[in-house]
Amino acid sequence: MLEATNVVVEYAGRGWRSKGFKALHEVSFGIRPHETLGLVGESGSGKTTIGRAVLGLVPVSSGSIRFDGRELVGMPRRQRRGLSDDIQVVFQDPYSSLNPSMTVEDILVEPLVARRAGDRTAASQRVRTLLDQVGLPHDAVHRLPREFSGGQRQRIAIARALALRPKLIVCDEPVSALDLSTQARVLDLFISIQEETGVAYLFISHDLAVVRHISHRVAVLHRGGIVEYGDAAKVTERPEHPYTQRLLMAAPIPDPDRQAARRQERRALLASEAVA
Ligand SMILES: Nc1ncnc2c1ncn2[C@@H]1O[C@H](COP(=O)(O)OP(=O)(O)OP(=O)(O)O)[C@@H](O)[C@H]1O
Repeated sequence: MLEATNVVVEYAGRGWRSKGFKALHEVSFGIRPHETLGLVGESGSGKTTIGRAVLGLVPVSSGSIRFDGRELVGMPRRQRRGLSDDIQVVFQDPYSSLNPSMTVEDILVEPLVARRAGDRTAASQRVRTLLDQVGLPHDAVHRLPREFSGGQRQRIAIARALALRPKLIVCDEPVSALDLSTQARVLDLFISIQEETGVAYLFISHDLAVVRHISHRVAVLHRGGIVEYGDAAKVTERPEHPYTQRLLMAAPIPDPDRQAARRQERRALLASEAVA
């Protein structure tokens, strides 16, 4: 569905880097429908830059990004805007990514109305379906973002991203600002939404344990280049590149049986709890 080939991104020089800076060096990867590609690497490795390149938020100097057969690099802005129904984003910080003066209903209705996806009644019905999907109660519609916890706010951001039934969501460190138990619930929510809707994720995280939990395939980014790429279990349990091995040492692998049992427990918890 998404095919990135030899993507190069160069930022213009600023401050101490007056010369300009190549943040991505010929990066190639693909994402299939219904799949999660995890993108892992330490701070500054270029993860967010990849997400921004896919979203059309940074100019790509060379290379190609094809989505559903269409070339995104160099696509005119107006055409690109039409694609935003298909590619959505969830950011790291649920505190700054939601408009504090809008109710949850307005936040969720906005993308529907902007795309004229039915009338206001149909939009309100869709809002309730979205709240069900992310495990929030219907009475959330009248409340403001500040009345919710970090995990709940991230659920609102996920519902907003789902509103137009995208094919791909770029998730940029979406659980990094949450405490550990909320992280686990929100990760499992991402998984169950994917099972239900078939949406694909480009899932960006500095945390190998998080990426391992959610991804089908993993790309490891180091200094703007992909050093290892493949099946998630293989990359995260038997990495070949010394950089991935170092990342792995910082995040030891839990026993796989215990991990599976914990996943089951989390699913049961998610099913029994409406709200994080
Ligand atoms: N607008 C910009 N102008 C110049 N350099 C930038 C810009 N944005 C990012 N960079 C540089 O590009 C490199 C990659 O940044 P990026 O944010 O993609 O990394 P990251 O892996 O997402 O890091 P983090 O996890 O800290 O967000 C970094 O060295 C960063 O300083």
